[in-house]
Amino acid sequence: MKLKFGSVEENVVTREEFPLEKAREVLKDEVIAVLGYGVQGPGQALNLKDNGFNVIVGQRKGSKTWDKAVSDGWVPGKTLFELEEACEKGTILQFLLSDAGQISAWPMVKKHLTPGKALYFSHGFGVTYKEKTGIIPPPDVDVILVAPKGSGTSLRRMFVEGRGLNSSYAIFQDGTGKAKDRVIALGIGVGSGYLFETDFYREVTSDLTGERGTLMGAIQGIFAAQYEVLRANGHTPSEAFNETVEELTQSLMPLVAENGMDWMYANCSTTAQRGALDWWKPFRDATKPVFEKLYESVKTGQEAQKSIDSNSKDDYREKLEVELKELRDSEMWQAGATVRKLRPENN
Ligand SMILES: NC(=O)C1=CN([C@@H]2O[C@H](COP(=O)(O)OP(=O)(O)OC[C@H]3O[C@@H](n4cnc5c(N)ncnc54)[C@H](O)[C@@H]3O)[C@@H](O)[C@H]2O)C=CC1
Ligand SMILES: CC(=O)[C@](C)(O)C(=O)O
Ligand SMILES: [Mg+2]
Ligand SMILES: [Mg+2]
Repeated sequence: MKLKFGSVEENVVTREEFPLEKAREVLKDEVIAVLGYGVQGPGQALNLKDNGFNVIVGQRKGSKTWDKAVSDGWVPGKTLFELEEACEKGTILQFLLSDAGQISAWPMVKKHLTPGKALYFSHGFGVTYKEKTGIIPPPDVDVILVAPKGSGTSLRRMFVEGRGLNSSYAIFQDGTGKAKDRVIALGIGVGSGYLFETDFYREVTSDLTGERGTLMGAIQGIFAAQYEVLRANGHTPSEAFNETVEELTQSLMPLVAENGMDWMYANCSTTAQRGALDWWKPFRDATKPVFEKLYESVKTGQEAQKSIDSNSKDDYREKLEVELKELRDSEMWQAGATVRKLRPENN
C-alpha cells in the first residue's frame, strides 16, 4: 500500500496486507537455504522455521557456527549441510555470509544458481559494488533483498516477543516473474515489522552511512567526547557514565522509542527543555560536515573498498580484536560494565 510519512508517500507492505498464511502459500514449494550462520543467519533461519517454512542451513563443517547451528536444533544431513550441498538443494539461496565471505564463496554459489532459483541478500553490498566483489548474477534467476534494519540478534528476540523489526525490500532482477511475491513473502517470513521499498544502491549507501553514523560510529564518538569532558572537569566515572550513557539507554531512549523526541522533550524539566532546545542546533551544525564527508566516502565506494580490504586479510580477526579491546578497556566502557552489574535486575 501507499502510506504517507510526513508529506512523502511511500510503497510499504504491512503484515495485515500480506499475512503469514499468504507468505506460506507463495513459498510452499520452495526450499529456503540460509547460507551462513553468523548474526543474520540464525535470526532469519529460526524465524522462518518457526513460521512454518521449509528451511535448511548451509555452513562450513567444523566451524564454531556449525556447532551453534546444531545446538539451535538444525540436524546435520537433514536440515544442516555444507555450504555447497545447501546451494544444490535450495531453490531460494539466502546469501548471509559476511560481505567479504560472499566474495570468496561466489563462484561456488553461482554454479548452483540454475534458472528459476532466487538469490536473496540482506545487504545491497555484493551487487552494488560488483566491480569490487565480482558478484554478477546470471539473468534467469530472481535477485532480491530483504534487509532487516537491526541486528540478527534483535530480529530473533523481537520475533520471540511477538514484535517485529522493520526491513527494507528490493528487487534487482525479476528473472522468473515471481520476484515480487517471493521477496515480500520472505520479508514477512523472516519476521519483519513492516517492509519499505528501496533498491540495492540506496540500501547499501544508507546502511553504510547509518552504521558509521548515528547507529554506531557517531554515537560512540559523541559519548566519548562528553565523557572525556566530564572526567577532565573532575566528575567521577559513575557520574560521567550515568550522565552520558546509562540515562540515555535506560530512561530517555525508551521514551523516544515510544513517543518520539518531541514527547521526551515535553516530559523533561523546563530547565532541560530550555537547554536542549538551545543546544541541538549547534550539535547538528558541528557534525553535519562530518556526515557529509562520510556520505561522500560511502558514495565513492571508498568505505566498501576499505571493508573488503580489511576483512579479507588473514590476520583480520586478531586486528579486529585489538581494536575492540581498546573500546572494551576504555574507562568509559569499564565503568559501563560495573554500572550494568549494579542494575537491580542483574542482581
Ligand atoms: N549482522 C547483522 O545483524 C546484519 C547483517 N546484515 C547483512 O547480512 C549479511 C550477513 O551478515 P552477518 O550475519 O553479520 O555475517 P557474519 O559476519 O556473522 O558471517 C556469517 C557467516 O559467514 C561465514 N563465512 C565468512 N566468510 C566465509 C567464507 N569465506 N566462506 C564460507 N563461510 C564464510 C561465517 O562462518 C559466518 O557463519 C551481510 O550481507 C550483512 O551486511 C544486514 C543487517 C544486519
Ligand atoms: C545491524 C545492522 O543493520 C548493521 C549495523 O548495519 C550491520 O551489522 O551491518
Ligand atoms: Mg550494515
Ligand atoms: Mg543495517
